[in-house]
Amino acid sequence: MDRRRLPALSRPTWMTGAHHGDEPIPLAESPIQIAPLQALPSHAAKQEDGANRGSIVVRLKGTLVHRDPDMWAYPSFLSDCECEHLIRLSAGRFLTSLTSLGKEGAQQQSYESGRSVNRTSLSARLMSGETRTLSIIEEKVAKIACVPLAYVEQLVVVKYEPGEFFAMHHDGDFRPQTVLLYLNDVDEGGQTDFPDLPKPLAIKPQKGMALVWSNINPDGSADYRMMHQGLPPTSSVKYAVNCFINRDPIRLLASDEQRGPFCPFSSPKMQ
Ligand SMILES: O=C(O)CCC(=O)C(=O)O
Ligand SMILES: [Fe+2]
Repeated sequence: MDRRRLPALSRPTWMTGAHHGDEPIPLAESPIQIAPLQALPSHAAKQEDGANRGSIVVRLKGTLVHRDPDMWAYPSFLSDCECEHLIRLSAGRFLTSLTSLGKEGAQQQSYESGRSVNRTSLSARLMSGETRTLSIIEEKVAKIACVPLAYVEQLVVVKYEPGEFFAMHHDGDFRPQTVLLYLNDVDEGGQTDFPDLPKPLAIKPQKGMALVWSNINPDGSADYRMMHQGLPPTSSVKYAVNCFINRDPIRLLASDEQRGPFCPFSSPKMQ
């Protein structure tokens, strides 16, 4: 089987009603299966019986924070341990954030990136499945975006010192969805600001929270109502993680250097 022949994604599947506003999302029917685990995230539980015995069940409570275009917030998506793990993993690996200059149809490993005056933050790109904890987080990201793991780009940790920012931009029509994770509370400033929404929103970073939105219209064109900016934190550092959902099954096309030991997609030559 040619593993690259997963379909290109168009509209996010959750826009068809897979999510429920104030209801916990029922993930028990398709639990995240990574075992054995030494430590479970606080919101995860081991399935004790039934066909999926031993696998991890994660139940996440999402809230609709904006309707049409829909945006969801999951306040306890990451445990404190997971947030701290991601901050530790990214330490010493930050580079000046680049802005994607990708054209229509471009993929993560081929589009050009460039330095930009619109962005003064730092970024650290993680390998897919670099650690077991990261691998669980990536599975959870795929679950809340309702896509197979193959479409989740390498996660990128972004760090803003006080005064640093990422000016107004769109994440790209080649990324049908964005999942943004916040790794710490920020005292003042640092909001993710969506001024062009019908009901403009500025989301205050909250440790462990995930925000999910679609970047495209039903016809696949960019939905410019989703333009946003990372405002500068005033007095403390801000850490967030970009989890972009690519139009293509980007993980199947990735090189060995982009995949860590816990990435479930082995390279063809290792099969
Ligand atoms: O830091 C934020 O709040 C937003 C970051 C962002 O939009 C991005 O990196 O694409
Ligand atoms: Fe963005």
